[in-house]
This record gives sequence, structure tokens and C-alpha cells, in this order.
Amino acid sequence: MDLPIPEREFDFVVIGGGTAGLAVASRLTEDSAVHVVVLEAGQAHLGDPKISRPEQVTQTFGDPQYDWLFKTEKQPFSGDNEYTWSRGKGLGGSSAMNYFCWTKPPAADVDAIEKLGNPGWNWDEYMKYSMRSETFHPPATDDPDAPGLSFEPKFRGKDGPIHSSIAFPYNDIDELTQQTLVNKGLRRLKDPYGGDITGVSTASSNVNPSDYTRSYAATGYFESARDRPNLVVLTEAMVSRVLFSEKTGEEGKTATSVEYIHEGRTCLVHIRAQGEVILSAGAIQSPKILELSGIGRPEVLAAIGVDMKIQLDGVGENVQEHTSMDVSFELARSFPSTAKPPSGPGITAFAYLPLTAATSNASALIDLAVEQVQTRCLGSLAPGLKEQLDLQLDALRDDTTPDFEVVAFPGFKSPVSTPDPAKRYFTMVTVLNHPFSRGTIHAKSADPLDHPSIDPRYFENDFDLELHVQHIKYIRGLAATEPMKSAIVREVDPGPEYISDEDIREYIKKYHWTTWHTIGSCSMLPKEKNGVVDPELKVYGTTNLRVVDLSVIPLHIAAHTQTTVYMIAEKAVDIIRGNRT
Ligand SMILES: Cc1cc2nc3c(=O)[nH]c(=O)nc-3n(C[C@H](O)[C@H](O)[C@H](O)COP(=O)(O)OP(=O)(O)OC[C@H]3O[C@@H](n4cnc5c(N)ncnc54)[C@H](O)[C@@H]3O)c2cc1C
Repeated sequence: MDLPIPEREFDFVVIGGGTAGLAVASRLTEDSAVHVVVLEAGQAHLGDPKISRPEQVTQTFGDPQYDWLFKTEKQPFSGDNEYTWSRGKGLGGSSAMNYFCWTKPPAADVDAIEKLGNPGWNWDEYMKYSMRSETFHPPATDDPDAPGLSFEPKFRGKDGPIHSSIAFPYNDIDELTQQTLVNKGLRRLKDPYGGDITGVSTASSNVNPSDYTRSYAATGYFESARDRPNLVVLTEAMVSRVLFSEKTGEEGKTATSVEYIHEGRTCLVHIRAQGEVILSAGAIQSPKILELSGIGRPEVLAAIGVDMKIQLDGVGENVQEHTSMDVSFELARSFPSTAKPPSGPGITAFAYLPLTAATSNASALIDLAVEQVQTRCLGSLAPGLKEQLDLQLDALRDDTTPDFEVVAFPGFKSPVSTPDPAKRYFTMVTVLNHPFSRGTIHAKSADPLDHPSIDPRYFENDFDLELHVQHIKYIRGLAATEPMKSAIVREVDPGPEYISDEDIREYIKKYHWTTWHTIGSCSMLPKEKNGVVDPELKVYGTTNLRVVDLSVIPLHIAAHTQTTVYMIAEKAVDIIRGNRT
């Protein structure tokens, strides 16, 4: 590592040594004849306790050595506020700073990706490849059905590089939440990893129980591959663009080299004949690198002064992000809690529910969503967006597909009030899983060091805000349900000043936050539907440039996203190997 690499040729140049990038590089170099270089903009950080120790989970946030610290544009439909979007910088990328939640989407969400024109991207394939990435460590227990400890072996990976476990003890806030949700009509799931997540469940974590450390792309995939002579990993190498041959063949343009900045010098690395570039810079920077390479929308390239090589109108479009809200409560002194503030992230109790379970008003709300979609259709919907929104409407109508997520956090979490150290609190976190709004991420200039312009267009489709209002009301309904009702003294934030829908809306605009799950900026869709990559993850109009990271997911899923990224990487490697034989 950290070798200044001479201008030599490789079979694969991987841009970004993050979650997907290291997984792909490690798998490809299992074949000793295949030579791979990974160019990562950040530092290695290997063995750094701020990354490896679960109890230090937020220590990397806001530190530019570890965190890209992106800022969104001002959001006109969200009070003109700007929002900070953290992303991991260094080996392992965002898997080095995430919150350890190991979750998987419902089968229906993955099958929807196939329905959008992507054969082979369905739930069966998801299971096959995601299990390949995981080794699950069952809990040591005499009672396999004990709350928080139940699991189904057939849904869990047995010999993959990433270790998962039930690392954070199930505590009485988890039980309080889960029992209240059950009393509100949800069912308890034995194991939410088999494609049915609707109900109450306990999530695993990507913590290796053998030494209680973070299991992530750098430890899981890279450590076992790092001594291979056919793998070179260069850190602090900021890729600026991909260069193509002058001639365009029948199948498109061929990438010949990748340009990057290392120690203040601009350098090139070359690609062998039959070789490929794998773009794994994440959903925020992969579209920027395509644009700096001359691939994208004509008006974006013209504005930054980059000559167009391939017109692809979908680059940096169709951006979707999960938004999240906190509702915090003060616990009654009588609540017999042994729960201490979590020694790690401590997030284990999850629930996913359909809109129909969240409110008795669901059918009127669905009519409102249909009307909003139809109103927008009268205007100018981007190509392919109608199909996506129709699938979202179908999912809203379906009682078995979840639309929103509830997470119990056994501590105080709110940007508004200051907690009293003499009191105890817990927080219910809600997540909007399938936003209707669509945003953009585009290069702001031709300077590779400039952050891109990030415009998620939060709440441009007002229905997203309406759903968040329903979430807060649902949580208030939980607070009025036993056993939670007797366990709390008061709701702290938003609190009693925010009762009317209008007031709740204003509160949400000020205090919602990102869950760092951006998708869609290099969507896998048919080209005429604003696709950037085909189902083999190849960029349209190129012969040997693939995008392998979260940016390719075209429609959002009800899950935290790391398992999906490992799945994409594992499947990409099979596709690549299949093409080379
Ligand atoms: C704070 C936070 C908490 C999260 N919590 C969870 C969680 O609890 N559970 C969960 O499932 N998911 C969580 N996620 C999301 C999950 O971690 C990400 O979706 C996933 O890791 C993204 O993988 P990726 O490969 O697409 O991108 P990344 O892992 O971000 O990799 C991109 C890599 O490319 C590098 N790079 C970018 N530009 C360049 C360039 N020009 N040249 C060279 N290198 C470049 C970056 O430095 C980075 O290493 C969280 C994310 C964050 C940020």
C-alpha cells in the first residue's frame, strides 16, 4: 500500500476503496492472473480505534480525515435549510463510519428493481449474493426463541468476509418498544432477513464477536487480500477522470486510463486490453467523476466546460434519500429500566409497517398520493419516472409492503432540547423508506477537488412531508399505548407546542436528518428511461466502464444500505468473471 505506482497497466482500475470498491478488488484478485489497482482518495486508517471500536462510533463524524462532510444546496421545500451529509473517506469508505445496523430490504422492493427493466436483479439473486458476503455468528443462548435472540439459519450467511452478530444487548427499551408495537397490532418476526420484514424485529450488527470490533470492507475483504502481489492499493489518490480512446467502436467508447492526483501530482494509470474501470466512488462522487470524464447531460457538461464524450441524461439524476425524524421521551422513574446509555450504537429494535397499519386514514392519503403523482404527470416527469412512481403507489396500496420504519434508540436524541443528566430518556426514530421526491447530484466545476452540488429536493413532492407527519402521529399513538404509556412522563421533542399538522410540518422541515442512504445517481435502468448503467452495471456507450456502488439502485428500498452494497459488489464480480471466460 501507499506505493507511488509507476504508469503501468492493470486489468482493473477500481476508483474508490470504499465498501463496494474493496469488495470487488478483493474478489477479483482471488485469481492470481488478474491485476488490480485501487485508487482511494482518503487514508488507510487500518486498525484505527475510532473506526474499529463500536463505542466510538461517532468519533469520525465531522473530522475531514475520515468524513467528506458534504453540504446540500439550500432546500426550497424544506425551509431553505442546508443539510450536512457525512460519507466515509478512506479504506472501507462509509462502511468505516456507519452505525452497524445490518438490515435487508423486503423481497418486494428488490423485485421492483427487476420490474424496472433489470433482469436478474430480484430477491432470489439478492439472497444468493448477500449471503456470500456474510458470516453470521449465532447468539450463545439456551433459548433460541428468547426476545431479541431468535434467528433463522437459512437466511444467514455462513462463510462470507463480513461478520455479523447480535452484538448489542437487547434491553428493556427494546422490549418496551416491541411490546407496544405488538399491542398496536404488529407481529413479531422470528428473523427479518428472508424478504419479509413487515413487523417487529431485532437487527443484527456488523460487529465481529470474537474481538468486538467493526467488521467492514477493510477488515472483511481487504485484510485477507492485501498481501497478494496482484493487488495494489494506493491511498490519498484522488481520481479526477476516466480517459477514453479516440476511436469509438461499434459497442461504444473504451476507457484506456484513469487520471488521479497524488501528492500534488497529476498521474495516470493505464488499462490493459480487455481490462476495465470499476467506478465505486459512492452515490455522491461517482456521477461527478462520470461528468468530469465527459459523460452526462449536455447542459451540465457545458456549464463546467467539459467536452461531451457520451450524452447520458440520467447521470446525477433520480437521486433518492431516506429522511428521518426523532421523537424523544422522558422515562418515568417507576420504569424498572436497567438500560444504560448504550455503550455502542445500541440500535437493535426495528419495526417496518405499511401505511395501512400506521393510520386509519390510509386510503384518503393514498388518494392524495395518486393525485400528486397525476398532477406532476401533467407537467414534465423525467423519462422513466412514471413507472417508478406507479410501483411506489402499488406498494402503498399493498398491506404487506412496508412504507415506514421505526427504530428504538435507548437514549436521548434530539437537536432541540438539552437532556437533564438526572433523568432518563429514550427516542423513537422514524425513517421515510420510499420518498416520492427526486433530486440531483452534479459536478459544480471541472476541478476534481470541488464537492459536487447536492440537491435532494427534499419534500418537493409534498406527500413525503405528509408521510412524515403521519409518522410522528403514529409514534404519539404508541406513547398512548401500554406498556409505553405508563413508562413515560412526557414527550420532550417535538413536544406539546407542535400539535397541528401545520406545526408538525414546520418542525419536520427544521429538524429532519439524513440516514446517509443516497441512491439513484447512476441508476440501473434502460437508457431511454434515464438509465446510466445496464443490468451488467456497464455505463451505456462504453465497452469497459462499470459503476459498482449504491448509486446504481434506481428505486429506494426499506433497509439500511450496506448489505445491499456488498450484494451489488458480489454480483458484479460474478458478472465480470462470466464476461471474461
Ligand atoms: C454516517 C453513516 C452511517 C451509516 N449507517 C449505516 C448503518 O448503520 N447500516 C447500514 O446498512 N448502512 C449505513 N450507512 C450506509 C452505508 O454505509 C453505505 O450505503 C455504504 O457503505 C455505501 O457504499 P459505497 O461503496 O456505495 O460507497 P462508500 O463506501 O462511501 O465508498 C466510496 C469510496 O470512494 C472514495 N472516493 C470518492 N471519490 C473518490 C475519488 N474521486 N477518487 C478516489 N476515491 C474516491 C471514498 O473516499 C470512499 O472510500 C451509513 C452511512 C453513513 C455515512
